[in-house]
Amino acid sequence: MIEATSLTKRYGAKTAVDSIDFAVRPGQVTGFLGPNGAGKSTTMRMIVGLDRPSAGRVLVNGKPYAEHAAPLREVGALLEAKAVHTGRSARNHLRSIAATHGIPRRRVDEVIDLTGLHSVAGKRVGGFSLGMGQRLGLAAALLGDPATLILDEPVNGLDPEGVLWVRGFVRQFAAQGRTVLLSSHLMSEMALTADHIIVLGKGRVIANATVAEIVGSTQTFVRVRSPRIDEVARRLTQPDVTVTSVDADVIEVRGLPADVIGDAALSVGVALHELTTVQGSLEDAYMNLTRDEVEYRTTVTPDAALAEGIAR
Ligand SMILES: Nc1ncnc2c1ncn2[C@@H]1O[C@H](COP(=O)(O)OP(=O)(O)OP(=O)(O)O)[C@@H](O)[C@H]1O
Repeated sequence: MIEATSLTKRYGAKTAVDSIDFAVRPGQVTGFLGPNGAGKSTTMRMIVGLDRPSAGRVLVNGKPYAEHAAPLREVGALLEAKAVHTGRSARNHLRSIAATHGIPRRRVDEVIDLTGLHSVAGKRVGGFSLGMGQRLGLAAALLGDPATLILDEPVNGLDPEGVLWVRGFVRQFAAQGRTVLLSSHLMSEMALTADHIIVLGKGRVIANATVAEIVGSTQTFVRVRSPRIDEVARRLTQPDVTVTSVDADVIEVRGLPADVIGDAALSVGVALHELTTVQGSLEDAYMNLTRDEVEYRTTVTPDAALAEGIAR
């Protein structure tokens, strides 16, 4: 369990984290989302005592991280995506961490097995691929058999097999009643991995809800395709219904269910070639939530940039 109360971090005049309150509960995977610069990494660093709050506090299993007698046994963290550049083997790297934290040697072999590193455990860490480096970081985070796991962008740079593996791993970890806080910019992956989502924007919490609630907040629409789409669109025009033309023969309808649209088309004798109810995705919901929260925004759309390039 992680509990933040009025948690604040200022760097000079910049408020990176602005008096936020949230709880990360055991038994589920909590996703931590937000645009670049929203304050996710700063918050994670404060949770594990790498940064001191300017005000407020954050507790892990009831105490500030630094006050735990054996913090590695409370929280495992993977905060840097970079591989560890060392001439040591993976096994020796993990053994050295274990030795300085009073963790028995046999636990090193357990985490090597858990993270699928056995075939490379004797190899030099400096030569590891990004994916192997991520697994090694996770192995180090698991050394103390912690009840809480904090992972900053754990699937960054991983191949599809690695992404799938991390997803399965954290879901299983949470299913054991443990706590997982995970950040990622990959919305489709987050939708599959997380149960609960906290969204930060410019240092504040802008959403804190289950994935189902967040996705459910996006509007469902119906995609309709017909060779006589204009006649269908005219038939549907009424207050509280929005009809958007997206192609010569396609409209998107908000405010009416698919069966009513199908009946309306039949009533004017028009054949439909497609009638699809489209549920908004986590990505749609996220884009809506963070529209006004992005710190670094590109003002030129890819299409406009491309057109300009062609014109030159
Ligand atoms: N050591 C620091 N000194 C000054 N400003 C900092 C420092 N660390 C972070 N910041 C600023 O605080 C804000 C929050 O940064 P943070 O790295 O926590 O965001 P983030 O949500 O993790 O972003 P990203 O998705 O890019 O990793 C940013 O504006 C950043 O520039």
